[in-house]
Amino acid sequence: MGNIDLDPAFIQSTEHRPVPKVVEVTEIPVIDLSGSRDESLIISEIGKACEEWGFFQIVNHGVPSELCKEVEIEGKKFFGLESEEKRKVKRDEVNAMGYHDGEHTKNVRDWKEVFDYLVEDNAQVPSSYEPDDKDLRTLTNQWPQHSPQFRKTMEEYAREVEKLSYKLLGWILSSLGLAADKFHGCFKNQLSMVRLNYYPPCPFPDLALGVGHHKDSSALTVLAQDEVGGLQVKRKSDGEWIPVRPCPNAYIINVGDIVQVWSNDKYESVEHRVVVNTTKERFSVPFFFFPAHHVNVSPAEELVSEENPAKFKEYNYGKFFANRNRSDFKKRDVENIQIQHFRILN
Ligand SMILES: O=C(O)CCC(=O)C(=O)O
Ligand SMILES: [Fe+2]
Repeated sequence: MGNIDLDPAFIQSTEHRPVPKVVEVTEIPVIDLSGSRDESLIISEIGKACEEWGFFQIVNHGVPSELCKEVEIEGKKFFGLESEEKRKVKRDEVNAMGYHDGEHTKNVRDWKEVFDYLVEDNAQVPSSYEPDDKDLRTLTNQWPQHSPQFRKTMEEYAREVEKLSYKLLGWILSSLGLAADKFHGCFKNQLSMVRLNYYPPCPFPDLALGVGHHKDSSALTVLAQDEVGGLQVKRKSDGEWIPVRPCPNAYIINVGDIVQVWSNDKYESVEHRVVVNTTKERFSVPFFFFPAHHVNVSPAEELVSEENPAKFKEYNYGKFFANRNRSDFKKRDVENIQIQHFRILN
């Protein structure tokens, strides 16, 4: 990376390039989760934010800030290793976890390196996306050997952020009038994972993106970002790209595809992307709250009626996950990995 010529794999099509534009910037809502606040107020603020933005920030969330700092330090140390060292834990056909520097979003290469690990190691996934294939395979974490602290920190972090995710999901479901623990069981043997994202400075910030525009396939995502900035969210009211300003010790939460389906479209999984810059490296850590492979996702029956029929057909999350990680085509079939594929058209 960083050559004078940009590898065409990174070049966004004209319509997706970030253009500097003056828009009236509104901020995504910031919600204070302090235990002293009335829970029903928190629930109604979350509901409003999910409906209006699909995105919000949270403060006083209970994850220790020293632990978050430690994740950043250990993460940056890892990405600073020689390429050869990082490649020892490289993701491949067999192992979908670990280090990767060729991530693509919508067939365009992202200007970043990643390290992925599962919250529940050795999670089972379907071996293929073919509906009739019942075989399962095991996904196993790969840990770099340069420092024992790396694994310890990352595992501790995963447990904390998982706890927070259950709470957030409960509040989101309560805001829809559903039981807070309605989908709790879906996350036993979950496929949830933490991703460390490292975005090096980029000499071509007007042609390439750190992550191209996309929606998350999770139930929800809990994202930590450093002070550099670069995340942009597509504002629902007018489709403008709005920067999410870094806020110290806050998390950015977004509704993922699964909550969109469970809510029968009341809450939308909103598009977002990451722009890069010429001088600063950026570090971010999303936690994707993914259910277990056997979970079938469909709109909550309480939210479906004659006047408001189901907007989605049921889909199996494991097959969806396997399809996302298909290794039998270099360029991913974008259409296949969208929940739109399961939308009921009438
Ligand atoms: O780095 C970020 O701010 C967001 C990354 C992201 O959207 C993703 O990994 O899905
Ligand atoms: Fe994302």
